[in-house]
Amino acid sequence: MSKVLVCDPVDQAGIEILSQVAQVDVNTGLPPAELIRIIPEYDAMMIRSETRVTKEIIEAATQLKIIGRAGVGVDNVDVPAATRKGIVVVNSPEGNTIAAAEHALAMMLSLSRYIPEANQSVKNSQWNRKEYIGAEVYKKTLGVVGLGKIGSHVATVAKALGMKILAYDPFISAERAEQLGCKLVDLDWLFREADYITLHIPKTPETANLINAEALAKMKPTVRIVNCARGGIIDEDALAEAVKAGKIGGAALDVFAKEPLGESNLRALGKEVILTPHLGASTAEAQVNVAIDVAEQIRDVLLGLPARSAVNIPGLYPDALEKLKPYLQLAETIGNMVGQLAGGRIDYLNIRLQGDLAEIDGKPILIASLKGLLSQALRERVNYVNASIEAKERGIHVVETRDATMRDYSGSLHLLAKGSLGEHSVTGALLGDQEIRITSIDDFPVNVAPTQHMLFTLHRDMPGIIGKIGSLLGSFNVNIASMQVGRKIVRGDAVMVISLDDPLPEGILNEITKVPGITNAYTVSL
Ligand SMILES: NC(=O)c1ccc[n+]([C@@H]2O[C@H](COP(=O)([O-])OP(=O)(O)OC[C@H]3O[C@@H](n4cnc5c(N)ncnc54)[C@H](O)[C@@H]3O)[C@@H](O)[C@H]2O)c1
Ligand SMILES: O=C(O)CC[C@@H](O)C(=O)O
Repeated sequence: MSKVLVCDPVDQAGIEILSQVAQVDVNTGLPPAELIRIIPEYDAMMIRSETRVTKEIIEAATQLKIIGRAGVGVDNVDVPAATRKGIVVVNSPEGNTIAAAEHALAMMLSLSRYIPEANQSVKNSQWNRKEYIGAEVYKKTLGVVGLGKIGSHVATVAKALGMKILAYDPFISAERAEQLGCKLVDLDWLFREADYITLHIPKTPETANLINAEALAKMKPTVRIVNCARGGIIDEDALAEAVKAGKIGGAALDVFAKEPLGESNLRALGKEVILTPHLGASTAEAQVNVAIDVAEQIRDVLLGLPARSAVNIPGLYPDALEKLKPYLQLAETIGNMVGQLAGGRIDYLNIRLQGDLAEIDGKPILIASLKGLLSQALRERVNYVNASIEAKERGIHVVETRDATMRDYSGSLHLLAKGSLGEHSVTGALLGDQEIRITSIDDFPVNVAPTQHMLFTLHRDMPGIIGKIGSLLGSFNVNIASMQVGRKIVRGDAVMVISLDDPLPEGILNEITKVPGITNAYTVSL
């Protein structure tokens, strides 16, 4: 039975899903050395934001297949190290969107009305109404940095509060911003004009310290800044300095460069600053959502099914994935076949998406083809996560082409590989959207279902040749399940595809190539 290690507190709903397929060990707050010691036992890990899955932990893992992050940000996982090792990293991209957006909005309103400190003062037996004269957000300008899932929801709600919204997001179109009632502007404009700034971007090399002393100097002296995205996007010392010097109006932070927050100048500041301990996703609803979302993906991967929100393989929505699944199997199967026909050392692969397939996102099919191509060499070490990297490292030149006019089947896939056994191609299609059919080998038309053990011959189409091969196989006690010949012209070159009940015993291939008229013979095992 598979084993899953749950390293951070996650909702019971997730544990129950995992328990359907695995032994689940909940062991939170483990020090890194202990994680390194026990990780070889586990097939899957489930984390929130506390556990850091470092390169050292990933390197120590010998059977880990998946790391599930019950939340959005995967910056606490060394994703490149996981990818290199073929470990899928999944997250829950939408499970806590509303929770994080509402926390940002709550922070903005709390900042405006000094609610945390006013509350504390009443609890301390004071009644000081003059101290807490706030500001309205109505008709004020909110600058949203990052107009993704959370930023969009914040913008929509803030619009309903009567705010004017400016947005900065270099990856979003002006039309999308307009649909959300936002004006897309550059960052300097947003810094200059905003009364409130809310951050909803990932932490990347480009966004680290985005709000530094220089940026703060461009802002209104009354501006209030909210960060419920990631620590490290704001230079905390520069921010504390700016608040202290009255250069900005205040700030509300849920996330910090180092968590838990240690010694910090921010702690000494007054009612203008609100600090929460990374609570953006901490609602009952969000915790159930993310736990279920990630546990289901871990369960699926442990059962050999694809994950719907993997961050290191092409992300596909479940319905798209459902539609593509048979094509991924087709791609993997013919990738495997062409890899064996062209020989061990492949240096070129052309992937041609034909007919209806030419209209879709080809990336998953390309990856599945590479996985199949490399599967003889790498066996279970190659998967959807590392297939592209492995192909690149092996110097395989991969070319993707499309031909929408090729309509012999509604959609078909043609792979051509060049390797140590020469150049070979296989075309495959789906029958009734499910069953795989090989429709050509080296451009000779055939119509066969792939089977576990197959023999291919290239030969001269002439009387008696099929009989000779049949007798030869019979003399070695090899049973033929089915056989088909594909040819372009009568008595010209042809290909024979033979499905065998058993693997071809050693040495027979050599005997087959000695039969007059046979130019070459290959075996393929799937
Ligand atoms: N505080 C919490 O508990 C909590 C909870 C959930 C999410 N988050 C964090 O909130 C952030 C946003 O999450 P999301 O789900 O909206 O992500 P998202 O991917 O939907 O949106 C992020 C947006 O940022 C934009 N972006 C990327 N680089 C940018 C740059 N250099 N400048 C401006 N925009 C840039 C992207 O185009 C995208 O639209 C993430 O950092 C996530 O980890 C925090
Ligand atoms: O696990 C958490 O509570 C934080 C989650 C949040 O930071 C996220 O990126 O989804």
